[in-house]
Amino acid sequence: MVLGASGDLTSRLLLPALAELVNRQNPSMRLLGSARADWDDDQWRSRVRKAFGKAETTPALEAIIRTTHYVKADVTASEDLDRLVRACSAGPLILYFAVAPAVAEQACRALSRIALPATTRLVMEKPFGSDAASADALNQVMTHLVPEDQIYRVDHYLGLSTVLNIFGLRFTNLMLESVLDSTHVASVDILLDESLALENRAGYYDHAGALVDMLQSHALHVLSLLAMEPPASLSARDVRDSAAAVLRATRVWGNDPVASSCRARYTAGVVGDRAVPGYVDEKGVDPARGTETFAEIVVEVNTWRWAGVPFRLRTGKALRQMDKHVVITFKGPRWVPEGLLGYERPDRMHIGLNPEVLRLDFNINGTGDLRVVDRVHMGVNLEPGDLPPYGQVLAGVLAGDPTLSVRGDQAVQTWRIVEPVLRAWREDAVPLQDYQAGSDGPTRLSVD
Ligand SMILES: O=C1O[C@H](COP(=O)(O)O)[C@@H](O)[C@H](O)[C@H]1O
Repeated sequence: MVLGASGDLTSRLLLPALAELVNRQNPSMRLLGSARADWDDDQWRSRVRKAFGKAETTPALEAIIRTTHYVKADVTASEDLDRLVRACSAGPLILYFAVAPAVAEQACRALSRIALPATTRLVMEKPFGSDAASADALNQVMTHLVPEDQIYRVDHYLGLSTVLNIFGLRFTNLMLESVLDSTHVASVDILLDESLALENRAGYYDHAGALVDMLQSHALHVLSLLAMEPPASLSARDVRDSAAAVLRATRVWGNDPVASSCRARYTAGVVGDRAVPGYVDEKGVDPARGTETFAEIVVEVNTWRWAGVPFRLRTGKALRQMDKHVVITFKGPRWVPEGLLGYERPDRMHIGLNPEVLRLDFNINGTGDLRVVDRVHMGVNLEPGDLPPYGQVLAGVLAGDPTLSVRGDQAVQTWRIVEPVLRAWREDAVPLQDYQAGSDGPTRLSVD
């Protein structure tokens, strides 16, 4: 049951991903859509067909289109929700909240006044809450409805094949396992640069800003996988326990949100061959809000493994090029034979999230030269996953496996980590800088 069936998320991401999932795994399911729009079944079916558009037409997809129904409802009203739930057949009911966070929260409160089938699963999009206290309060409301392992707090990064790769990379290679710690690593950068600008999303983005949109959720998720201790197994409990432990140990570098954060906003410029207006001139933006389109924070992970290693999280819109990757920069060698020159550049590992590449930068001798080293790069292009990221996440929801979704305590911790920065920015303790669209953004923060 998609609540918010008439919205952008449903047609742009959810339904196309569902189509891929159905074509690959053919899960047994029935689809229902609900929203306030005054649609009938035919209108909904043609929306579904259009959204399924890119996927190959198969009998399984045709069956879904033929049997899907639309129910007009106000998802914040208990009577309407009761009617919706009754419209569903036996079997686990999955309520997917494809609505604005505030509406999802009201819907959960309304759900607490009706009887839900015991097997109901709730799927909630990011951002989950607006700070640690509201995320905690929402957790309480939701866990009164269903047990925690039937709640899926999702976003598409959780299903990105390149993000999933971090498990294999970290936990199946002795060569890496033994060097991913503060003895060997100088710094870790998680860089989520976007060339896209606002894309008509002011209604959401102007309230969220870059920090909440990308760092509080996606970047901290990537950090939790990079920094977690090896879980005993890939069970939902073990993986999420390890991720939660890392988040609990993470805080703004030096507990100083002013020195450890940077915010900026793009001005008019050219990205590739596109002229981009300044952020404040984009449709629907309220310049008085002072929303940032670029955010950078440095955090520390205070564990045995990582204490003292800066983790830099950065994202920005309308930058020169889209490049989302992790860089692990290693410390210098313990000893270099006297007379060997040019070794000063540190070894680096790039884990591409998008584009999908993995690259090692290291030093070897220049051709036929005993004394001078050269820089070489060893790389591999990674195959994109079979399923689009949302498809991967949906597969977990349909299978009843919450491993790839965020647990309630993790959601609270991610807010706790960014809250000091949000507070410092609200108080204007950190200046809002400008950067030109199409540039590389402001200069990087340096921390001691
Ligand atoms: O969740 C979001 O992610 C996209 C970036 O996704 P990606 O797969 O292209 O890395 C971002 O543009 C958007 O603002 C944000 O809400």
